[in-house]
Amino acid sequence: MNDAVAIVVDAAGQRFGTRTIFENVSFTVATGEVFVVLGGSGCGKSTLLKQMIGLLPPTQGRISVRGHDVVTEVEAVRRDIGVMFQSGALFGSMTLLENIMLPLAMFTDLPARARAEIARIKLALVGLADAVNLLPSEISGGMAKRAAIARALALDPPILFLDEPSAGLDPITGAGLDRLILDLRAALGCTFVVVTHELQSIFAIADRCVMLDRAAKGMIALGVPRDLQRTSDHPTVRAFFNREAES
Ligand SMILES: Nc1ncnc2c1ncn2[C@@H]1O[C@H](COP(=O)(O)OP(=O)(O)OP(=O)(O)O)[C@@H](O)[C@H]1O
Repeated sequence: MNDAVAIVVDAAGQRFGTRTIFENVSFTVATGEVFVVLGGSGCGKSTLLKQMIGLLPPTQGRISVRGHDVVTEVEAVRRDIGVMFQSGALFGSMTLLENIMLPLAMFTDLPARARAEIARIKLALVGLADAVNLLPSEISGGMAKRAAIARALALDPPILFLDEPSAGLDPITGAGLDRLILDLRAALGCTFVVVTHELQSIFAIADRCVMLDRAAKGMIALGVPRDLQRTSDHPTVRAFFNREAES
């Protein structure tokens, strides 16, 4: 395994029945990188994310995570990743501490006291040290996203996948989450794959990004966001990155 490479997506494609969502999507994600997947509604961002975490076998091509094939070595892949889904739902009847302890109870043999201590550390890492005993109904949307990230971090995965972390949040709260992603990368050295179409967020966090497009049924850009903004010849890419001027 090449330690510098976290994920390889090699000519991945997805069909549902006779309908092609995308094909020939290829990129690598470097270890420690914040890599953003972006594109308009319905272009296949969530589908690609599901492929990368081993939930949906690509109908074409291959994807590997830290050298493990997402189809044939799915258990190894699962051990290396933490995921925050778009819904990010916490269990409503459990405190934040209990929510974060849950994956530790499911996947480790640690005694309850150790599970609680680890859950406390994870909640402190995302800025929720004072909220450990609150229920999900007692916290804000931004806090719920932070708690969902803490839960994804529970088992110390080297790679985190976040599906639209800022969705439904006001811009200031969203910017706080962007800072959290960068702080976590600095503190833990994790690799992040983030699905988002928030332009401010992309410029704030992405080392590189891939842009999918529904009409093209595939990728139309790959690179550093500021470079794509300046140099892309593709009208959809230019239009997307130059929305900034309007906002
Ligand atoms: N299991 C499935 N069976 C059939 N079609 C599906 C399935 N999952 C997704 N699709 C279709 O694939 C396309 C891409 O969906 P996907 O959710 O990946 O898009 P997206 O880029 O994440 O969109 P959004 O930004 O709106 O969340 C959509 O047209 C969707 O209806």
